[in-house]
Amino acid sequence: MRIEVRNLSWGVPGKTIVRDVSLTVEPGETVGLIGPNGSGKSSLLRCMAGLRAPTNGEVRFDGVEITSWSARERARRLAFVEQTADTDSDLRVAEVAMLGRTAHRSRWRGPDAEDHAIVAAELEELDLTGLADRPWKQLSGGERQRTHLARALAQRTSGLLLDEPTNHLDVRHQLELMELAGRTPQTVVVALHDLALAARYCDRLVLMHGGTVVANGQAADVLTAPLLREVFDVEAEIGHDELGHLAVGYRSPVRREPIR
Ligand SMILES: Nc1ncnc2c1ncn2[C@@H]1O[C@H](COP(=O)(O)OP(=O)(O)OP(=O)(O)O)[C@@H](O)[C@H]1O
Repeated sequence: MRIEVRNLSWGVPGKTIVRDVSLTVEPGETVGLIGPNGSGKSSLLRCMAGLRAPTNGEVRFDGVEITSWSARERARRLAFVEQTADTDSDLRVAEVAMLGRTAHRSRWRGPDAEDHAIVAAELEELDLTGLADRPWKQLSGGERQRTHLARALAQRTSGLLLDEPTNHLDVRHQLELMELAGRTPQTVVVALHDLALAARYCDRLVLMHGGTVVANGQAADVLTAPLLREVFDVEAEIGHDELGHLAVGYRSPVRREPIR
């Protein structure tokens, strides 16, 4: 799926939060959305998912404006895992993942063998098979995050939006998730705070600052010391680790005037 964002702005009365963003994500591409707290990443993702109506501009999937579909039709094309994804606390892990199949069946039909097979496959992919019957309320933060990812993958969409999907995950699960995001044929947009992880697994990085896109390109072109100083207020050193992956070292925050 090609995702196109054209001149998109969104805000609340008196405040523009996303400002004139244009962005194209090619079919199968994995794009990392990076930027400081409050730069507009989640707001942009919510607009791209059709959960926020832009005040200006539009979002298109494969050339079709997303407002021409119902929420159910959109859910067959695009899955979204929000930063603070929560769920009905009485459900078990496999039942949460099964929610991903909702848009694919009629309201009156229960899950069939194919739905169960898909959910089992995605639980396996997310290392959750042993937790399938565990109640949601007993899960750790990382297990909840992986369960929501399994739900999104069970949706079997051609587009996937992920808002900080690794923030609760241990190192192994972070690497596994990002490898999955990189190798899936799905078109993926993933908001990340870990710049080295973003550089390693994303085909391209989009850097946001103050609600707008300030850089869009290969990791080596986006993660530069001057840009990181300007946008994140840090002195960074960009190099490569022993495995050849781009590495970002931080000296210290740029000095500010002391606060009295
Ligand atoms: N409904 C809203 N009403 C008022 N302000 C909002 C609303 N939604 C978001 N904001 C503000 O818009 C700005 C951008 O928020 P957003 O969550 O998109 O940033 P972000 O880049 O995802 O941040 P983070 O890295 O902290 O998750 C923030 O200052 C936030 O407080």
